[in-house]
Amino acid sequence: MQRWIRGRSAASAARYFSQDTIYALSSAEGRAGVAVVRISGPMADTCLAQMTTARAVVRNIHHPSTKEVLDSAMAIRFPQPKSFTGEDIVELHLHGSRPVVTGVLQALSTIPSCRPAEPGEFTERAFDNHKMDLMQVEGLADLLNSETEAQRKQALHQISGSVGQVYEDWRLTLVRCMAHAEANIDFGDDEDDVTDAAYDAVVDKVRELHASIGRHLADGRRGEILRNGVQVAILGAPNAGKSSLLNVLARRDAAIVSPIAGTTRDIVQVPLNLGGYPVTLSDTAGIRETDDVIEKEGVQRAHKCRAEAHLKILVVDANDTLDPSVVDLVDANTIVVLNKLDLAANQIPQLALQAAAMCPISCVEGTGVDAFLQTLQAHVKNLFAGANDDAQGLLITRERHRTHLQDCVTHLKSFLEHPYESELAAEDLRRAIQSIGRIVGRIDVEDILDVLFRDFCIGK
Ligand SMILES: Nc1nc2c(ncn2[C@@H]2O[C@H](COP(=O)(O)OP(=O)(O)OP(=O)(O)O)[C@@H](O)[C@H]2O)c(=O)[nH]1
Ligand SMILES: [K+]
Ligand SMILES: [Mg+2]
Repeated sequence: MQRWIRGRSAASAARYFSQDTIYALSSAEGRAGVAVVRISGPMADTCLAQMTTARAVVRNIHHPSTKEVLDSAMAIRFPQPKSFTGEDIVELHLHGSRPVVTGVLQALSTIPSCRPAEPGEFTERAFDNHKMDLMQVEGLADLLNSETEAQRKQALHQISGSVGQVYEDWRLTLVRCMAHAEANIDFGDDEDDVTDAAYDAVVDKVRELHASIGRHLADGRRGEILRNGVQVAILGAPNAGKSSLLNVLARRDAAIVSPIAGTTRDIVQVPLNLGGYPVTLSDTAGIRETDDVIEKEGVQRAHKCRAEAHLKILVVDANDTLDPSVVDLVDANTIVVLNKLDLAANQIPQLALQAAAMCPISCVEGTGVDAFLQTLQAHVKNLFAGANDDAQGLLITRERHRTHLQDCVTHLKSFLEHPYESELAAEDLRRAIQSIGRIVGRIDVEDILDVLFRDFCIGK
């Protein structure tokens, strides 16, 4: 298949036919124990033959024309079609020094029709050769960006193809249903055909699928939250110790702490890994009535942050009387932290709040911090409870998937409103099929890939 490589200007595009053999450093830049140079394409084996002599796995790599020895390396062949890209692949495991890698890459550039790979181009070839569907490519992007264990697990699950398989099964079911609906258009002039039992079964099938996808959508957005991180807002009255708490959890002076009420105005964010789950902590301005325009803006931002948070921490000075406006902030997703325990005269005040938990601590002395962290971690984990309830552990990881699934449900609903009006019914199913096809990348795939590969590094 000759196809322009995406994003190329017309002038330079001629060099970028996909029958080129591409190469790149696939391991991290810079000094390392081993550097892996990956070569993919029809010339991969030729490259190896031109740059080595011996048959052994470990061999000298030399320049194809000058014959200068560049390194002693391990060479591994992955013949097509079972390789990552579906093409012949050769991997050279070199000594990880910059001059070695540069020398080998330069030597490869002298072999005809070999050129450096573009970012994500190996993956792009894997996609083109049907080695991966769009969801798997997205999963790989997620894996490369993952920062915690739970994110890695979710990404690997998507790469495994099992999620895409469920969508593909749904799509094929709908394709079969549509074939029935279309048969009704062609032959369904007399009443008997239209209402035959086989078609009733099709309608039942669509009703079933409509319910399944609806259940799938009601996942509390757990997959998306895991991918993007759990948003935790630290809220409270001025001087309660919100910034102090942020700093204790971050183990660094991320936010300014001072005895002046109204110190924090901007949202200060710190990423945390809590038991494998990604969390973003947001410190906010102390909530109070104020005439200071800047502080007012800070308070507004605090309210916005609270509205967007998945979990909230309300910091209360254990020695203050509770402000009613602060009490209003507490709900079942709020953990109340009673701070400045070191100043409280030996007794923890009992607050009648409908909070998820109550944790007495002292940010200055560090007492109660570990217990609070455990409570917070348990509540974060709880957000994902039941994530593996359904057989496939199927979670929606991107807004894009959700939008197309919602479209699909809309078309199925429309179908179910007039299943026996053949033409309308067939059209509804056709649209439902298209919506699912968009998720796995059967249509409109180029734009999505363009955006995705922008996040990939060269060599992947
Ligand atoms: N004794 C004692 N003082 C504390 C404790 N935590 C915070 N403080 C002090 O309380 C004051 C206010 O702390 P901050 O962390 O700035 O409070 P804040 O809630 O972020 O305040 P604003 O940003 O102004 O809303 C500072 O002087 C802190 O040193 C504590 O556990 N014990
Ligand atoms: K303060
Ligand atoms: Mg503060």
